Parts: sequence; structure tokens; C-alpha cells
Amino acid sequence: MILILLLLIFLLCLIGSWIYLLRDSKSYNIPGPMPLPIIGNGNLFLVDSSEFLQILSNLAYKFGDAYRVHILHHRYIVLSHPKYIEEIISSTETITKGKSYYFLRPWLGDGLLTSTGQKWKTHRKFLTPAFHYNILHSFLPVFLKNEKILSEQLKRRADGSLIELFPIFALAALDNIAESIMGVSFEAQKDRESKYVKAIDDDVLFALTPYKRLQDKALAVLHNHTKDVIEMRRQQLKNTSANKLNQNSEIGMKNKHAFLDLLLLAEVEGHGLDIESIRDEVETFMFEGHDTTASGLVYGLYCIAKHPEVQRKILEEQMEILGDDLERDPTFSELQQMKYLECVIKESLRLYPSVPIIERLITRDVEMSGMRLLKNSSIVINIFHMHRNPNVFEDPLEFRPERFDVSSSFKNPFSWVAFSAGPRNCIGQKFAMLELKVTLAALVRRFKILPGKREPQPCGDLILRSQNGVQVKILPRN
Ligand code: HEM
Repeated sequence: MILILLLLIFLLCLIGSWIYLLRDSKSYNIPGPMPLPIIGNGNLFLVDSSEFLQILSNLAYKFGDAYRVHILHHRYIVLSHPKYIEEIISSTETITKGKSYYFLRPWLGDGLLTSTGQKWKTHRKFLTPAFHYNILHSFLPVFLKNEKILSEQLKRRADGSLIELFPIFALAALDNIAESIMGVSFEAQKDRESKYVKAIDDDVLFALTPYKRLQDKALAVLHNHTKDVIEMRRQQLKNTSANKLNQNSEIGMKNKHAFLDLLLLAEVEGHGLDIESIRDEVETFMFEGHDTTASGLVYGLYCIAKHPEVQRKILEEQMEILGDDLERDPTFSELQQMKYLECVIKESLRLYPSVPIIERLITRDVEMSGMRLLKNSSIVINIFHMHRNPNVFEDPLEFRPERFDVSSSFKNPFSWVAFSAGPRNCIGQKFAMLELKVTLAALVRRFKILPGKREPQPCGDLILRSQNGVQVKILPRN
């Protein structure tokens, strides 16, 4: 009897859930697959995470550049055309960050990436000057130093054998960001066994998985390290006036313009930032500025390896700008002149955007870009698919840096959104572009970059990686 009753209740739940989902999916003017009771379209995503991007693309081929899916009872609208994303991405009124960002909170707290509302507005306004051209200048020596360590390591492997890029470039990017943001040198490229490097590189990514204990351990290492650095610097700033800071002090703080100094010396609305807010911002910039640039560097080098004519043009531009002495470091203004290299980086970020998807949450019922969007719907902007969408780019799978040439017809700023767009775009994009230029230009000047054996299979949700690695071969140029 009880069994029959339970069965009946279960059946009623199934029917109730199905009616809800069918009604909900019809309340939009957006197509999508038919949801199943309880799970919605969750069955479509019961795959290895490496297949996630492919599944999103397959759905776009079937349902178009704006489609709807339900995961359990939650609705997602997935967009991959500028005509849909422009209005949404430009608004701060009716949208906020999506639910997936909550998973980052244990690590990043309420930093710029995850915060919303007034807190985000105040911090964004206050942090923007830290990435002004004048400040970027002061990061150049850091990038040049770390590029030389990277080149030295690659030189030992410049014999035409296969090189797996992600592990090597992740450390170079970590050294760059740590020294620029915190003003401390990690020397991760030289000490890859350090506790911090291991925590940031492997374990903390479990933040998105159920390996809670491992995650807690990694977060404790990261948070303690960040706290120690902040405390050391706070004491130092207390004892010294900012303009007298010794650039080579005994605690290894080298860069007086380090982002951390700005936070410590700040007065936000008349009050200094509390230690938690400072830590959240430092962790946020460490996270956003590390894996993203590593992915950009890796795929950038891969594209250069695969297209010898592009590599030749980069080298020609280097010779034009630097003259005969290709061994010397470029100046800041010479880096700004490397326009062809910039087009190559943009084209590589088009095909391989470091951040493949971003998410927003609709905060009230609205009509936007011709779509009826209900409160609490998640909007997924599928950057990866949009950048490869034939409705947006001609011959989208061809690598053509010239698309970004000033003289080209490419005009819609919302079709290339590797750094996102609108008020919540990437605050570090000039920083990233400088780092990518310094590193890739130096590698092309020093080495012939040749393709590896296999095509990478891009995958990832937060940051673009490759399921089967990304490999190149290198030979000395001379
Ligand atoms: C190739 C390198 C990079 C790419 C492709 C990239 C891309 C992006 C994208 C797409 C977003 C929007 C994220 C979202 O809305 O969910 C973003 C936001 C952000 N990025 Fe980057 N990024 C890069 C490098 C950097 C660097 C080097 C830094 C710091 C030095 C940085 C700091 C940030 C921060 C703090 C945000 C949040 C901004 C806000 O919400 O106001 N990024 N980035």
C-alpha cells in the first residue's frame, strides 16, 4: 500500500515538473530542446566536462544563435551573436553576475570579478587607474625579466622535440602576475615544487569539484601566503613614506607601483580598505591574470607555429622596429608599434578565447534584443562559439590576423569579446596585451616555432585549455 502511495506521489511529481517545464519553455520566444521531467535538459550535459563546449556548439547549430535549455528547473539562455549580446552585456541595471561565479567565492571572496552592485562600482572606479598606461610602464621590466627565464628554459629544449606548453607557460604567467600585483617574486619558473605554485596550479581548481578537503587545504595555503605578503607590505608602508620606498628592500618587494601598494595606500570613500577586501582583490587579480594569460600565450604560440607566413611577418615587423639588434629589449613605445603582432594575438584569442563563456543573471522581467527574458534566467554568452560563428565571421576557422587590421571592414565591437565588453569588461586587458606581446615577440625573435604532431582539442568552462595538451617544437633561430 505504502509503495503504491509513494509511486503515486512520484508520478504526480513527474507530471507536475513536466507541466512546469513545458509551460516555462513556452513562455519564451526562444527555441530550445524539449525538457524532460525533473532534469529538464540536464541529460544533454551528462558528459565529461571536456565535451561541454562542443555540446553548446551542437545545440547552437540545431537551434540558432539564441537558444534555451533547462538544467533541472533553472533556465539558461545561450547566446552566440552580437545582435543578442550587445544590449545585455552593456547593461548593469537588469543583469548581475551568474550563479556559476558563486563557486569562485571560497577563493576570490567578494573581489571585482564576483562582486556586484555598489561594492563592484566603487572598487572598479578605484582600481581602473592601476591599469593606466603610465602604470603599465612599470610592469614592463617584470615581463622582460620573466620572458628571459622562460627563453633560457626553452633554449635547453630547442632541439625539435615536442614541448608541452601549458605547464611551462602557466609558471611564466604566474611569475608575471605575482610580481606585478603583489610586488613579490615567486620565481615559480625556477621553483615549481613550491607549496604556493602547487596550490594555485592544481588543487584550487578543485574549488569547482566535490574534493572539498583538498580545496580547503589549497585555499589555506593561498590565503595565508597572500595575507603574509599583505601584512609585510602594510608594515613597510607604515614605516616609510610611499615615495621613499626602497625598490630593492630585503623582503623582496621590488615594484613600488605594485597593485598591492595602491590598495594599501587607498582611501575608498574616506576609509582605507579592510584586510579582507584587499585580500579578495589580490586573489581576484592573481586568478584572473594568471590562467587567462597562460592560455593566451599557449594558443598564441600554437597559432604562430601553425602558420609560418604569419611567423615570418611577425619577425619582419620585429626587424623593422628593433633594427639589426634583435637581442635587445623593446621599449614600451616600440611595443605599442607592434601592430601586426597585436592582430595575431587578437586573431588567436578569437579562435581560442581564454575565457570561453561568461554568465549573467536577469534580475527582473525585461524585453531585450527582441527576446522576452524572465527574472532569474541565466544568460550564457558563448564567446567560443560566437568567435567561430559563420554568421559573424567570414571563413571563421581560418587564421587571418588581417581581420583586425585598421583598414579591414571588421567594425562591430561586440563580435570580438575575448576581453568581454561593456562596463564589466576585462580591467586587465592592456596588461594582458603587453605581457603577450613581450613574450611572444621575444620567442619569435629567438626561436623558429614549429607545429607539434596533433591538433589541440579546446575544452574548459572557466578557462580554455586543451584535452590533449598543446604542443610545439622549437629550434634556435640562428
Ligand atoms: C588574455 C588574457 C585575459 C583574457 C582573455 C581576459 C578575459 C576576461 C573576460 C572575458 C572577463 C569578463 C569575465 C566575466 O564577465 O565573467 C574578464 C574580467 C576580468 N579580468 Fe580579465 N582577461 C585576461 C587577463 C586579465 C589580467 C592580466 C587581469 C589582471 C591583471 C585580469 C583581470 C580581470 C578582472 C579583475 C576582471 C573582472 C572585471 C569586472 O568584473 O569588473 N584579466 N577578463
